[in-house]
Amino acid sequence: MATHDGTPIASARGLVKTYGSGDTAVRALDGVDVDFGRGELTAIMGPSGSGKSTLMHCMAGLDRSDAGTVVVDGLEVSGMGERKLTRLRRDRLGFVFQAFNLVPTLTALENITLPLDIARRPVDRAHLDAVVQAVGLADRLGHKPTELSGGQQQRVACARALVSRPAVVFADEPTGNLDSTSSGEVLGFLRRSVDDLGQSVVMVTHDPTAASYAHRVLFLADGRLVGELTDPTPDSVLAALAALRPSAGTHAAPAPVPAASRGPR
Ligand SMILES: Nc1ncnc2c1ncn2[C@@H]1O[C@H](COP(=O)(O)OP(=O)(O)OP(=O)(O)O)[C@@H](O)[C@H]1O
Repeated sequence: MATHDGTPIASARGLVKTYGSGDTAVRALDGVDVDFGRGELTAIMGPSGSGKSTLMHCMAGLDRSDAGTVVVDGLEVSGMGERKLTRLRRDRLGFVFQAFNLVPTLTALENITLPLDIARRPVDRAHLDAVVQAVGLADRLGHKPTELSGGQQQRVACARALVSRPAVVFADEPTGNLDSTSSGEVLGFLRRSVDDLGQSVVMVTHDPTAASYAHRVLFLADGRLVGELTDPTPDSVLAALAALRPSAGTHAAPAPVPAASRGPR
């Protein structure tokens, strides 16, 4: 059901972001040009401090770049004022963070529909059912977050991000707090949301196995895009990351890695 019509769902051109000033200034993004595919799961990887979260936050209107343009779903995010940004995030974007950020007093179902309730938008029953089925929590919808495992809580958070049919879901280390079994469940769900529901997902991760669930992996180093892989495997991601280590030349692009068969699904 994914629509691969070739138009990116989100793009950045000439993105620059500097934190601080003078001697202590850090150039977190140093001229990034990037396209995120529509109906694709894209992973962003790179060493600690390479600018992954900054890139995601600038793309999602959570932070402002100093220069460059960001376009999401045909809208120029970089020129928006605060009110438009708030509306964009509420109406067009979904978010999943490392901490699940569920409301403890609400049930799983109430957490999932919360963004629609806040926006006073009607719940599309058929889509809600599809998301609940895909997330595999149909028998847990009446449970409160404390009655769910970490993996189940993150699947609720994923469903909450997807239920409003956002143009893009931005996921920042969505499996950072999970064991490998729960990680596999969450990643499998994110991937199915793309393959079966036509969602577009951008995910920051440190984990090569997590990245192998993506259609495409982008590599950042020192605030620059330095390489990419399509149809990654854990091994091909590890090899590309090894090529980014300082001993291999921090500024060099990773050696071309052949696209191999996909990672675990
Ligand atoms: N609010 C801030 N104030 C000052 N410096 C910041 C701020 N946010 C990020 N930085 C710096 O910008 C650079 C990029 O940070 P960013 O968090 O985007 O990297 P990252 O690749 O996501 O790192 P990690 O993998 O450790 O989460 C780092 O050097 C970081 O210290």
